[in-house]
Amino acid sequence: MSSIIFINERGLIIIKTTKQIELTGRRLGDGKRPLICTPLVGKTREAILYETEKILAKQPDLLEWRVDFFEGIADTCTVIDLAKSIKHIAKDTPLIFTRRSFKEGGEQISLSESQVVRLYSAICESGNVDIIDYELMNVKEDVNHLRNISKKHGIKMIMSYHNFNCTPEVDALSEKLIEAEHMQADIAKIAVMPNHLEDVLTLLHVTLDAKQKMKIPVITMSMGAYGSLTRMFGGIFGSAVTFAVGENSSAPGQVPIEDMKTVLAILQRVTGEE
Ligand SMILES: O=C1C[C@@](O)(C(=O)O)C[C@@H](O)[C@@H]1O
Repeated sequence: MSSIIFINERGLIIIKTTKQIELTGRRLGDGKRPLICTPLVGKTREAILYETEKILAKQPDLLEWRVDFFEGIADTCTVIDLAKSIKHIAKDTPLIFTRRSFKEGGEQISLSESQVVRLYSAICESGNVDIIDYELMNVKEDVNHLRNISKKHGIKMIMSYHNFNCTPEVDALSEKLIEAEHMQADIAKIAVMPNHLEDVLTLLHVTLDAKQKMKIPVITMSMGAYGSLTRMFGGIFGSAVTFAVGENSSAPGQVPIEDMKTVLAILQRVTGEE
């Protein structure tokens, strides 16, 4: 699918985001604005279910369970059971399952990487999540294994890259997205830290380029204070999802979902996308 570019009645150039995220049998959103994803970062079952209830009242498009924050992560049955409870509360709001690795800005956990892969496999088999997110930098056999197992169970896969220190050059960032596509990701994601305003432009440039050249949807963002610009405006450049705070933040620069909705509504109005 390619982008459609046209000029609306007010003379504004509209570049439609045509690459929407698709779950099995369901396309998410209308492609006119990025989906809003809110993270769940509670440490206990009670905290996570409370967070889920509170956040759902604010109507996000997606939920991300950051399981690396969960103190019960080492017990696969407990994780599967909790995913089932979250899904029960979330109903039609799709659930992303993410163990963010410590190396890429996540919490320190007690599991070895092979145990993490087994946990992801079990959660795919359970069918209690809609999408998994696994880092591209992991051992290729593990990435491929999870790609195969997720596909087998009708679960979509995000392959991601995070850099909490800096923003690599345009080519290096583009390569990450292309690598994800080559490895058969359903969605490619990058999250990087800007050290200058120019880094924000780098991220947006890479995003627009990917929107025009790649076949799969991409999710991109800069983090921190400057990066929050990309969280609000990244959809115009081609990011399919923006992460916002429902109850608690999972990364620097995330803005509250209420503010995000206001900004996206204004953007839709001024770009003629209503
Ligand atoms: O990868 C991402 C993006 C993110 O790091 C952010 O910057 O919003 C937040 C994480 O929870 C998520 O897994």
